Amino acid sequence: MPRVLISDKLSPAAVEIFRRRGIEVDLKPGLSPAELRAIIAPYDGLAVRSATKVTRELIEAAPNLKVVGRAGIGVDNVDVTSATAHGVVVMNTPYGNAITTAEHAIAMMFALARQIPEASTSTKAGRWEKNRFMGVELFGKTLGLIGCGNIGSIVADRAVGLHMKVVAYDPFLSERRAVELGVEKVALDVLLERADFVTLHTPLTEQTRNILSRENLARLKRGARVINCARGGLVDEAALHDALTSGHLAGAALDVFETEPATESPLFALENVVCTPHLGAATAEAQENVALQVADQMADYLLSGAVSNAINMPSVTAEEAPRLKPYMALAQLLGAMAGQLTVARGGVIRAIRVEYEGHVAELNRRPLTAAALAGTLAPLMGAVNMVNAPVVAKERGIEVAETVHERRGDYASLLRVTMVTDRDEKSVAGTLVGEARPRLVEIKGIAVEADFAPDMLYVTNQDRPGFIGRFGMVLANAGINIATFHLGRAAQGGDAICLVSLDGPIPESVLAEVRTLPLVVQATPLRF
Ligand SMILES: NC(=O)C1=CN([C@@H]2O[C@H](COP(=O)(O)OP(=O)(O)OC[C@H]3O[C@@H](n4cnc5c(N)ncnc54)[C@H](O)[C@@H]3O)[C@@H](O)[C@H]2O)C=CC1
Ligand SMILES: O=C(O)CCC(=O)C(=O)O
Repeated sequence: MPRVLISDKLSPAAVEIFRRRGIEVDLKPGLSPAELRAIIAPYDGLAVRSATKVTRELIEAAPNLKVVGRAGIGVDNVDVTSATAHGVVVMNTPYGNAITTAEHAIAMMFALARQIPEASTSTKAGRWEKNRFMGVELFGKTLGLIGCGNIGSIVADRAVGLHMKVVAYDPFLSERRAVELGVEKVALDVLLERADFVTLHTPLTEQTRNILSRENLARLKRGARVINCARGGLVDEAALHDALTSGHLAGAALDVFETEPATESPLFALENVVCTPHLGAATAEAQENVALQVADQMADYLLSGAVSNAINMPSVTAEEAPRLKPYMALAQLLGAMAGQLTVARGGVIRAIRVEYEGHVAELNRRPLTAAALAGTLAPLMGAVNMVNAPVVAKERGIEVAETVHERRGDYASLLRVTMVTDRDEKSVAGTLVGEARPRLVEIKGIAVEADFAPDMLYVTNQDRPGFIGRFGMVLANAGINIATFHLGRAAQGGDAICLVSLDGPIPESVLAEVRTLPLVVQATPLRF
């Protein structure tokens, strides 16, 4: 039974989902990094919100970890690079809290426009300062959206409903989508010149860090107001402070800060600054949504291999997963065979080709190619799986090619994996028997039919009489039982191959003896 640890405060709905789906779950919010590292080892899954920092150290202390689920959108508290390198899938819940966060941005805009927090404090203090709090209308004002993805689009929709004019800066926003949303796509400079309110809705990346820099804040209209419900670090806080105290900006509303928890900041002293403690996603509805979603996604992955909303792996839907699973096993086995043959031969890997023919070509091929890559690279590089295999191949400069053949051959589905080195090419092909059982059907273009077994021996020889008898005798004299025996040849008297499955690993001394037999070209033990 897979085990999941929930290390942040998640809605109880998550615990219920995990339990209902047959996953053992422990709820331990509030642990220190050291405490978490000390207990993480047995867990297959880790569900977090934003308090837990999923660092390289934590991932290294978690040998069983297969998936990290972030109940939320931003994954900046997860070291995705380390997770990928260790073959751990990282998932988020991209939509569950989007409406709630957009509503918070709109609420912040109203709070700023009408100085609601200050007015409330003053009124509760018994001061009836009717003349102090003169606001501005939102109607007819220009809202500048920096980032127009899920949340930005919802903010745009609500702002259009308020009869605001919305301009958006987002390099990935298409003109068509902008028209659909009723927003005008503009360059950042134009947005800064025109906006009465600016609201940020991008992730924090190298490109977006300090997107509202001192220089860009200075470009804003005098009297403009800034709202940040995305990430601290998008706005230069010191420059914002200066722009507010100089009177250049009329106000700012901040839900997120460069350093969190933000317990002190010069901005807190300013009347025209509204602050909330990273509450963008904090509604009962959003927290229930993200908890349910993350638990279901993690359970799907741990129980069936279905992948949704992964940051570092291609998606596999719950419907696809059962059909893909046996093909993934086939791809991984073919890759493992090609990889082991390549290791035996030596050489520098230049490319890995994965070819698809028949029904399998119509399936979601990205996870299949990833599984084939994992199979090929694992014998060479150790801890490689579907998650990190594409990255490992890229880092090693190995070209990965996927080919789909229109032709229909002898098999309803055929998958071929070829490894190209600076010395030669090694290809193996296989199919599924009964849509479920992986079967090898070709090695180096030579037809040979065999099931995969944990221990196999692959021999290439010259196709002349005498080999089979001598080979059988060497194994028999060593007390080694042959479970299955498969032969193939390119042409009469030409290159021949022999693949046997054994009941256990072949001892080195016996392998050495096989290699010295007349007609034998090469003998390679294989493990699956
Ligand atoms: N305050 C809170 O509690 C919450 C904050 N967030 C933050 O909101 C952010 C946005 O969330 P979503 O809209 O769901 O993400 P999203 O991925 O749907 O949208 C982000 C948009 O930013 C755009 N973008 C990327 N780089 C850009 C650049 N250099 N300049 C301008 N635009 C750029 C992208 O094209 C995309 O359209 C998240 O990354 C997260 O950091 C999300 C949920 C809750
Ligand atoms: O879980 C939270 O409260 C933070 C939400 C958030 O920032 C996100 O989903 O990116």
